[in-house]
Amino acid sequence: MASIMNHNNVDEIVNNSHSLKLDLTINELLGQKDALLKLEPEWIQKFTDHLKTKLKKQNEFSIKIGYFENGEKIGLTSSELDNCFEQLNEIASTIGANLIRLCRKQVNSSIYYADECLIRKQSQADDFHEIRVAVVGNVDSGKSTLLGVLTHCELDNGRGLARQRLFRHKHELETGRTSSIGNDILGFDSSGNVVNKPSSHGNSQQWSKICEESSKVITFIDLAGHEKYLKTTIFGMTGHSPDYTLLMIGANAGIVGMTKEHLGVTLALNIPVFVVITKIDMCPSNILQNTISCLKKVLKSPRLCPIFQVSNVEGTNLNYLKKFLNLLNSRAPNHDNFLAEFQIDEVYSVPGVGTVVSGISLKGVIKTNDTLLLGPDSLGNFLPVAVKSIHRKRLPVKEVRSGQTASFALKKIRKNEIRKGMVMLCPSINPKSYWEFEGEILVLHHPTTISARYQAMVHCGSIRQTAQILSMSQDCLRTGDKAKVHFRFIKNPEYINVGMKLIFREGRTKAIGTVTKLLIGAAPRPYCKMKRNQNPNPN
Ligand SMILES: Nc1nc2c(ncn2[C@@H]2O[C@H](COP(=O)(O)OP(=O)(O)OP(=O)(O)O)[C@@H](O)[C@H]2O)c(=O)[nH]1
Repeated sequence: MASIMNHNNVDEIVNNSHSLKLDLTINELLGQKDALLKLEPEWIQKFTDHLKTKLKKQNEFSIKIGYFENGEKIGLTSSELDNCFEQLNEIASTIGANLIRLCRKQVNSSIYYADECLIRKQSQADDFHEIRVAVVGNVDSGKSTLLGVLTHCELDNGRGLARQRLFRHKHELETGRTSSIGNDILGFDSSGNVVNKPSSHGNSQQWSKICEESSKVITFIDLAGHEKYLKTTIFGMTGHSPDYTLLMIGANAGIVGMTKEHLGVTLALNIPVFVVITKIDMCPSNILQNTISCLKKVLKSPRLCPIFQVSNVEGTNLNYLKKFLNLLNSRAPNHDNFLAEFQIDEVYSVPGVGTVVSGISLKGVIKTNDTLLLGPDSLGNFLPVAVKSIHRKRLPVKEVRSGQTASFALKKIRKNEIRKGMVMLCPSINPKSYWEFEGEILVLHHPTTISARYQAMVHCGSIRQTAQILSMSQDCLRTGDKAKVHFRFIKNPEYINVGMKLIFREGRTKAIGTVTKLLIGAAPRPYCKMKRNQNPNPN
């Protein structure tokens, strides 16, 4: 069931957040009313020890103050609760954490109250918790505008003022249309306050400063809404590993154009989604209600999906959206103890610095001066490269850990030797590259039938390459069919792993699936330009 979050529904936000799993031991301590009213040194010591242990494992978690086990006298008076909150916050600050009040509840219309709070670790100046949110939705739904409003802290004028700060290309400024993948960041400090400040000089608000002051940084991956940029949008969803998708819908326009397409890709990749309906200031209420009921029909999944209704012009409900964003947590598992694996999604040549690659660290910890294997090249080989320096969101750092995005300046390598989809790996991995693999796929849409020799674009992590179907577990595939398919890349061998999700797409044809088998020993052959439907492997 989809749930609507547009009013004072902080409870729902709190109850549905990924980060908010209550710790039983701490909850037990906080369930002793007499102890809470008179905090004794022994109790404080126990509480501090539990906090320390818990904060070693995670950056934040929730606690409840005023919910007591015996149920006799639930809650504290407002002043008792204030006093208790202050003291617990002081205790948290002695071990480098902050207490953030999420909501205060009145108990049974009595004089008693209870608080739901978050304990968040303060981070070091060069460290912060990173969450990636892909922003999708039809053209003109207000994606760039909302991001401009959130990250630059100034409302829009309804005529494209806020989005001006985000556009990257001259043609985007002229047409008002996003064409490439853009990033913007929203920082929250350890007390849950927004770190970003209004800036008169557009996009130049310093990322490094925001990161330095933040405990949590939300990176918005702003993706194009127009159909002709769908390839780039899918690359953003597969290659940039978003933790969540923000699906934007214009209240007046409703579920139109690419909305369902974007939602389909999100669900195919198993990325949790939340919805923001914009432009409620200019939408008659019957149309808004119609948009919401259509949305509920489309979202008929058993998963809970928060829906916010906002105005970027009047600022309505943006505070709830910010509160929600502040509670999001990364979904990436901690793989710091594995051998390093870094996936490249962009390559630059920076004057005075040299070749720079950006992407996401999937496993391990990478430090400056580490030597990694870069590849595969067109022959499937991996070459050693040394990391000269590392940036996270333009902030110089000494290391990058699993789940984090980063840019590396590399020593002695030219830009044209690197392509998107390559990886940098710890040399002990002894990596192999593959021309062929087997995948299990489900055809979401195809106008006729897919048969062997069909070619389409495979998106898999940051890999984006045409592949041909060599054989399938059935003769032909129609919309809705599932099959085991043997694929072959047509241009380069790639570094792939079993279990990786893939999207196979050409025009309106779309299939999703998973890599199930890497086919070792398939002889790599030089890339020769093939006509469509010409079988490169007649055997
Ligand atoms: N009245 C009103 N106008 C809005 C609101 N949000 C966005 N707009 C306007 O809607 C227009 C389109 O917004 P954009 O942010 O460019 O839309 P987009 O989804 O990023 O479009 P693409 O980049 O082409 O995918 C702009 O003129 C905004 O000023 C809102 O909440 N209320």
